[in-house]
This record gives sequence, structure tokens and C-alpha cells, in this order.
Amino acid sequence: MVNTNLEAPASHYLLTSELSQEIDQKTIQNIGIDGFTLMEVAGKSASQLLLDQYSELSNGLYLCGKGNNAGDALVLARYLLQNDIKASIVFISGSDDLSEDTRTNLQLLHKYDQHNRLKIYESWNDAKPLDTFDFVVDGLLGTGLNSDVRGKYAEAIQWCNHQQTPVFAMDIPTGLHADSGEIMGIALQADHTYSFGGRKQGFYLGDGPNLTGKIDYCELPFPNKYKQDCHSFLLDESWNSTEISPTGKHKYDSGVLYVIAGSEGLTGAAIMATKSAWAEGIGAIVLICPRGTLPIYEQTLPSIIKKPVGDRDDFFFKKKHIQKSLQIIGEKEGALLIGPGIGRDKSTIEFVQSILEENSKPTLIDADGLWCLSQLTEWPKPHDRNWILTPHPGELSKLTAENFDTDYQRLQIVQQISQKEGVTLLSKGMPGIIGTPEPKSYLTNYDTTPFARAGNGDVLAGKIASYLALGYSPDTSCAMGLLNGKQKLDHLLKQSQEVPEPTDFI
Ligand SMILES: NC(=O)C1=CN([C@@H]2O[C@H](COP(=O)(O)OP(=O)(O)OC[C@H]3O[C@@H](n4cnc5c(N)ncnc54)[C@H](O)[C@@H]3O)[C@@H](O)[C@H]2O)[C@H](O)CC1
Ligand SMILES: [K+]
Repeated sequence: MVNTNLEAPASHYLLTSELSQEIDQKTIQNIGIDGFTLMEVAGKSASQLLLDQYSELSNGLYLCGKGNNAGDALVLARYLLQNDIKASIVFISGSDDLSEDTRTNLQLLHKYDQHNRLKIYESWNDAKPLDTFDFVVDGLLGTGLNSDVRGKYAEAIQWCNHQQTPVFAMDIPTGLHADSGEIMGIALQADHTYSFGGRKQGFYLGDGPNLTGKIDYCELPFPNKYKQDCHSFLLDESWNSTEISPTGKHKYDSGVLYVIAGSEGLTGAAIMATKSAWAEGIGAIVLICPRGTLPIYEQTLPSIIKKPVGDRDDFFFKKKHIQKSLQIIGEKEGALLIGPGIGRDKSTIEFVQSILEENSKPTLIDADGLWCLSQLTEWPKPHDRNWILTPHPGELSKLTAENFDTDYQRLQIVQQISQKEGVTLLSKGMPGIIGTPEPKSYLTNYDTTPFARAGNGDVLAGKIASYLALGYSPDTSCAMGLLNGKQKLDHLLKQSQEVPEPTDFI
């Protein structure tokens, strides 16, 4: 069940480099678990997962830097050595100035070596030609990365990225920025990343998804309370999706969704959004439409209550429709969806502005509703932070008058806007990002390309608005909308490899 306050499990907190190192240091200094123990737990966890998943390994090549990331790799080598898996350790910048815990682990490694299964090389050049190996471990750099990767480190990564054997990254693929997911000069292409103490935010941004391979979270003995400064979380299928409550006894029991949508030539968006909401088991839907478009809905939306406004020759929303629309919205408890297909006529902007200013219901603003909002010099303020905005990247740029080149910039804009305006903002794209007023942000980790077709936005908006009308909080409604879509996509792709139609997601 996705909690109504959308509490992420500890394994889904996304750490930045700074927070990761801060938690590390606080655990060592305040709790008294020293860095050597943390390193032991990290390396041991990685060895157990690795042995579970790869049973035929015989000879590892460990590329090591000089910090604690290298130490993790040495602990792993020791546990694998215990399983008769040979180790060739290459210290890219020599082993003279290793961090203390890493040095200790190098000494330990020698003590555990039996039958000369351990080889140590003091530089990248010494190691060539490299011994036979059937896997590579990346212990070069972790959260200590603080500049572009160059020199021998870059050479080793370049070489590694051309090998056919599995590559296992300690904590984070070297060269991947833990916060932004950007490549720092060059980055290692991992088949598997063992993330210690917390997944890193950069795994899900920019180049992160292409570089991490399969990610395994390795818990470390950090007190969960030390993660309270974490503001971003992974939203994936391991969050149980919520079974939507069945419709109540009376059709108004489970909340009413009011939909303000459609205009001449754009009635399809209104139909898609409304049908999508109806399919989620909402008790009743009231479609408020310009009277000129009513005949189309009489044909296509038999289960939906239609409440037309204006005259037969009205085909888009105008200032004169404001009072009647507000009166209809005020009739029952529920939520409001405004935007799909309402068009961009100048008088529609005034209409939208007044509806947003006067209406206090939980409200989802989508599509041209967002465009109208972007035309206003100042946004109306949501009533007790109960608005959801669902922009695609182009709409987000228009809304915020900001251009963003990277996912990291998009994440930062989403966090700023949701906090400043007190809204829940679902930034569609890859990854999907939900920003809340707290501010918290939730990142998805699945390919959203199949949802890029026109119409999917209307379907998603209808779903999320129905959860809002069912009483779920804005952040939970967005999470459920995204996870529901992903579940349906997985189901559809089992039947056919064709990219599904938007209506398939209803
Ligand atoms: N945080 C945790 O929960 C734990 C982290 N562990 C591991 O420790 C690393 C972080 O270790 P740290 O010693 O801070 O840094 P690194 O090993 O990542 O880097 C070593 C060293 O390299 C230098 N450096 C930085 N950038 C570059 C560069 N571009 N080129 C060359 N050299 C560079 C810099 O001096 C760094 O200090 C973390 O990732 C985990 O793997 C603990 O072992 C377990 C708990
Ligand atoms: K690494």
C-alpha cells in the first residue's frame, strides 16, 4: 500500500556525495562504529551478493585508487579469496599513500593469501599484460570523486569499458557524478553497482541509468535518523501499488471528480482524460464543457454526467462561463481536473485564472491549463497546497521560464517551484520527477519513452485526478498514477512488443 504520506523505505533514500560522507562521518564519530567496520560490512555485503549472482568466477582484476573506495574492493577481494577466487590488485596511483583503513585491508589481504592466489601491481603500467581474469572490480573512485577523471585513471577506465567480462562497481561507477548523474571526463560502464549505505541520486539522472548496470543496495549500520536530511527518493515498483477502493454504495460515496476540459477540435483530450478517470473506479464524474461541444460527449461519454456552460455557439471556455462553472464545482465534495484540450484562446486564460483563484478543491492542472497558468504574471495561490501540476519538459520550461539542459537542472527546478509555489509538481520525462512543497522529490527508474505519445498525458492526468478525488494526497496520487502506468506497460509488453496506444493504459 503506498502510504498516504508517501514515506520512502530506508533503502530508497537517494544520497548525494555530501550526505553520504556526512552520514559516514556521523556514524563513526557519534555512534562509534569505525570506518574500518563500515568498510568490512560494505565489502562483505558485496561479496555475498556477487557470489549469489555469479557462481563461476575464478580470477578477479581489482582496479584500485587510494581512498576508501579502494578499501571496499580489498575487503571484497579478501572474501572472494576465501572462496578460492584469485585476485590481481592494480593500484593505479601506487599504494604509498592509501587511506588508513585501505592500508589495513591491504595488509590483511596478504595474511589471508594462501597458495599465492594474490598478485599486487603498483601501477597500471606494471600490470600489463594483464593476467587472465573473468571479472573486474572498480575500486578506483567513489563519493570522493572531486574532479574530472584523467591520466592513468582515465586510461584504466577506457580499457575496462572495452572488456567483455562482467564489471562490478564499488559504491558508484567511477567517473559518474553521485549527485547529478553526469560523466566527469570519462566513466566506467558497470554491469553491476553495489551501492553502500544508500543509493546515489546520480544513478537515476543523466548518464546514471546507462552506466550503473543492475543496482544492489547494501545496507550499512547507519542510523535511519541520519538520513533525515535526504530530500530525494527512488520511486519504483517495489512500492506496493495501491488497490483503488471500489466505488462506494452510492455513486457519490467515493468522491466526485469535476473535469473542465475540451474545446473545438480538442474534445479527444477531454474524452481520454475522463474515460481514464472513470476506469479507476471513481464514484461520479462531472464534465463541465462549452455547450457547443456537448453533442460529442453525449455520444462518447454515456457514464459521465455532462454539465454544459454558455450557448450552443460556444466552443471554448470564456469569461462569461466562470460563475456557472464555479457554481457546478461547488455542488459536491471532490476534486477538479482542469486543462486537457481547453485550448489557448485569450478569454480561456481569464477563465482559468478565475477558476483557480475561486476554487478551493484539490486541483490537477494539466496541458493547456498549464499553458494558461504560464501566461499569468503571478500564479494564483493553491488552497492549502492541494494542487498538482503535470507538465511535460516543454511545459515545465514555459511554466518556469527556465531552460534546463540536464535532468539534474530539471530536478532542481522542480524542487524550487514545488516549494516556492506550494504545489506538487509531476515533471514527466526520463526520469519522472515528483516534487512536493516539503520539499521532497521522487525519481522513477524506468524507461518512460513508451508514454511519450500524444494522449498519454490526458490518460495520466485522468488517473491522478481520480485518486485525488478518492481522497489520496497529491504526492501519493502522482506516485500511484506513475506506478499504475508502469504496471500496465509491463502487462501490455508481455502480450505484444508494439508500443501501446494511450487508450491501452486506461
Ligand atoms: N559513505 C559510506 O557510507 C561509506 C563509504 N565507503 C567507501 O568510501 C568511498 C569514499 O571514500 P573516499 O576515501 O572519501 O574517496 P574515494 O575513495 O572515492 O576517492 C579517493 C581519493 O581519490 C582522489 N580523487 C578524487 N577525485 C579524483 C580524480 N578525478 N582523479 C584522481 N583522484 C581523485 C581524492 O583524493 C579522494 O580522496 C565511498 O565511495 C565508498 O566506496 C566506505 O568504505 C563504506 C561506507
Ligand atoms: K567505484
